[in-house]
Amino acid sequence: GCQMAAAPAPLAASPIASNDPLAHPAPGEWTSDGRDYTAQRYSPLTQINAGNIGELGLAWYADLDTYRGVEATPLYADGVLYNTLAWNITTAYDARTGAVLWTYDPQVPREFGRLACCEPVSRGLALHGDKVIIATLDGRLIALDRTTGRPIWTTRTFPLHSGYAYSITGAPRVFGDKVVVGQSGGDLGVRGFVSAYDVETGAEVWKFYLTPSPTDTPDGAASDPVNAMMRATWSDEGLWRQLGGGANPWDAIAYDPALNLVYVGTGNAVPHSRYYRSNDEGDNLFVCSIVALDAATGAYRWHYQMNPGEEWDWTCTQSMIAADLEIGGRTRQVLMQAPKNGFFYVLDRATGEFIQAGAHVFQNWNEGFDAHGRPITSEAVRYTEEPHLVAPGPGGAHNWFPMAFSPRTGLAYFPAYQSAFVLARQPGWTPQPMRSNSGWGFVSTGEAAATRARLTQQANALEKAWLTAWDPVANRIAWQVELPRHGNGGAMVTASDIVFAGTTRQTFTAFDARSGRQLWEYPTQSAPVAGAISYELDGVQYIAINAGWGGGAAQIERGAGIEMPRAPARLLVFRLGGTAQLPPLPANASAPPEPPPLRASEATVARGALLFQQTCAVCHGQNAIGGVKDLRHMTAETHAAFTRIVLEGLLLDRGMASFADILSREDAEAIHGYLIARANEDWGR
Ligand SMILES: O=C(O)c1cc(C(=O)O)c2c(n1)C(=O)C(=O)c1cc(C(=O)O)[nH]c1-2
Ligand SMILES: [Ca+2]
Repeated sequence: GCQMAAAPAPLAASPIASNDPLAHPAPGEWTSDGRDYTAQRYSPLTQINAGNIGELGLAWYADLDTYRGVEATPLYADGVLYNTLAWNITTAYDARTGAVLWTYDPQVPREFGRLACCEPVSRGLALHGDKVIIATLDGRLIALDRTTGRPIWTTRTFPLHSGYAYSITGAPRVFGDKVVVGQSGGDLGVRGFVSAYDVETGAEVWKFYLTPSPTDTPDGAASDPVNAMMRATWSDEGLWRQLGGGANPWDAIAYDPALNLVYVGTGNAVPHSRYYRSNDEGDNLFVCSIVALDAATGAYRWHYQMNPGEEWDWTCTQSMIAADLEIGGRTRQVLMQAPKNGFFYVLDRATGEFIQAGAHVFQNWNEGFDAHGRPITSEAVRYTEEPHLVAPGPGGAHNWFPMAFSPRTGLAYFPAYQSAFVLARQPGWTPQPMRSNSGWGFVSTGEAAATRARLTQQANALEKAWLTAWDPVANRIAWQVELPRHGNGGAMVTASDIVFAGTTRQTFTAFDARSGRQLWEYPTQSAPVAGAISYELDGVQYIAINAGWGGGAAQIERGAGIEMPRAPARLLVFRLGGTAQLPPLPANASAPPEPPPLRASEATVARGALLFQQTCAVCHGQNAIGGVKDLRHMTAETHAAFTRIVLEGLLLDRGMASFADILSREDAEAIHGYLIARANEDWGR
C-alpha cells in the first residue's frame, strides 16, 4: 500500500488546542487564511441573507495600483483589514472606512519575478498576537508589528544561490506557536521542503524535505528517518538528483490542533517527465501527496499519494479542509481535497486512510482504486514520443482557487475546470537551468503534427468551467453552475447558506449554497481570483474580496478571448446598503501598434520559437498569445530596445529581469524575430 509505511507513533496531545485564539476566532473575525484551523472558509455570520442580498452594495474600495494578479485572502481582526499584493506589498486598512493605516514594502528583488511560474503573486498572510507574518517571493519570512507595520524579525527560509529555483507564493500559516511555510519552483527545479519557525523569534524549529537527499547523505532534518523510504521510490540515475524532484508545497498547508498534525499538500515532480526524471520508474515519494507531520517535531506520521509517479504538473497543493462527517454509519474525522487531477478526495485525517474519491470532470488517467485506495493509473497517459491526450490539463481540474465547506449544507464549493492537453515526450531533451523544465514537447513534425492538431481540437472541445458543489458523503456532484471560462475565483460560504465567488464574467457573485441558484452579482471590472472573507464590525456584516485578475489561469485565458482588465486591481468591501461606486471603466485600449516588417529567416524564427517556449512562455503566454504582457503588441520603442530589455534588464522594475545568464545576443534576436513573425501573423485580424 502507499499510505502507511510504518505504524504511526501515538499522537501527542496538543498543548495549545484549547486556548489558541486562531483555533476559535470570534464569529466576526477572520484571523487566518481558512478562517480557523478547519480551513473551511465558512463564516458563521448571517446578517446578509437570501432575503436582503439585493441591498448588498459597495461600502468602500481601495485601488491596489497593480495590474498583476491579486490572489491573497485578506485577514480581519479588531477593526483592521490586512492585505498583501504581488511583490508582497502589505497594507493594513481601517476596515470601516478603507483608510490606510500602514503599508510595508519588503523590497523583493525583481529578479525573482523570473522564477515565479505564474506571476510574483502572494496568496496571503498570517496573524498572531501583535504580529502580521508575510512570506516573500525571495524566501524571507517577516513578522511585522500589527500596529505599525515595522519588521520585528526576519528569517531566510531558503539560501540564495542554492542552485535550486526557489521562490514563495503561498501564504505562511501560524499553527499554535509556530509559523509553517513551503515554497515554489517545481516547474523549474527545486527540492521541496516544509519548515516551521518559532512565531516569537523566527528561529527554525524543524525542516522536512519532501524528496530524497540527492547525494544519498543525511540532511540533518526531520525527514532523515524516512529518507530511505522516499529514496526506494526513485531510480538510481535520473535528473531528479540535479533538479531536486519537486514536491514543493506551494499553497495549502493545514493543521489539526487536537491531533497535533500538520498536513502538507505537495506539488508536482520535476522534471515533469518521469522518463527523464527517474528512468520511468517508481512512485517518487512525496510528489503530489498529502504528508502528515508531527507539529512539534516535524516527524513523519502518514502520507497519501494522489498520483504515484506524477508527471503532468498535477499538484496536490490545493485547499485541505477538515470536518467530521457521518460516512458509512460512523463519524469520520476527514480531510478533503480537490487536487489538479480531477478527483475529490476524502481521507481519514488521523491515519491517512483513503475513505473515498470521485471524479468531478472528464479524466482519462484513473482506472479505479485498489483495496488500499492506491489509484490504478492508465498506461495511456504516460509519456511517449507519440502525441496523446491527457485529461485534466496541467492547469488542473481545480487549482489553488480556495475551496470552502459548509457544515450546514455538508457541501464543498470550488471552481472546477474541465480540460485536456496533448502530451508528447521531447526526444533528446536536456534540462534548462532556471527555466521551465517539463520534458514535454510543444512541436511535432510530419504525421505526429497531424495527430497533435486533431487531439488539440479534441482537447479544446472538452473545455468547460463551473462553480461546483461536491457532496463528500455521497461522493458526487450536488450541483454545478456553468461559468464562461477557466480562472473563476475561490469560494467562501456563510451560515446564511450563501456561497460567494469571483467569476470570469468579471463579477463577484452570490449563489444559494443548497441549489446553486444565483442570488446577486456585482460587476468588478476584473475577474476576482482570490478567496473572499466576511467580518463583523459595529454590528454590520462585511464581505471583502480582492478583484485582481492574474496568475496562471490568466496567462492562458488572456489569449483565449478574455478581455484584459482595463481597471487596476482593487480590494472591494461590501455591506447591506453600501453606496460606494467604482469609477467608470477607462475607454477600450486602442488597436495594437503595427509590428515592424519581418526580416529574420525561417530558421531563425523557428529557433526563436523554441527559445521563447523554453524561456518566455511561462509569463508571456503559449505561442506569444496573452500573458502578463502581450508581446505581439510591442510599441516601436519597445522593439528598438528589445535586446537591451532581455539582456540588460532595462525593465527590471516591472519584473522583467535580464536573461543574459541563459540567452546570448543571437538567442535574444531570434526570439525577437519570432515575436515579429507572430505579430505579423496576427496583426489586423
Ligand atoms: O510547481 C510549482 O512550484 C508551482 C508553483 C506555482 C506558484 O507558486 O504559483 C504554481 C504551480 N506550480 C502550478 O502548477 C500552477 O498551476 C499554478 C497556478 C498558479 C497561480 O498562481 O495561478 N500558481 C501555480
Ligand atoms: Ca507546478
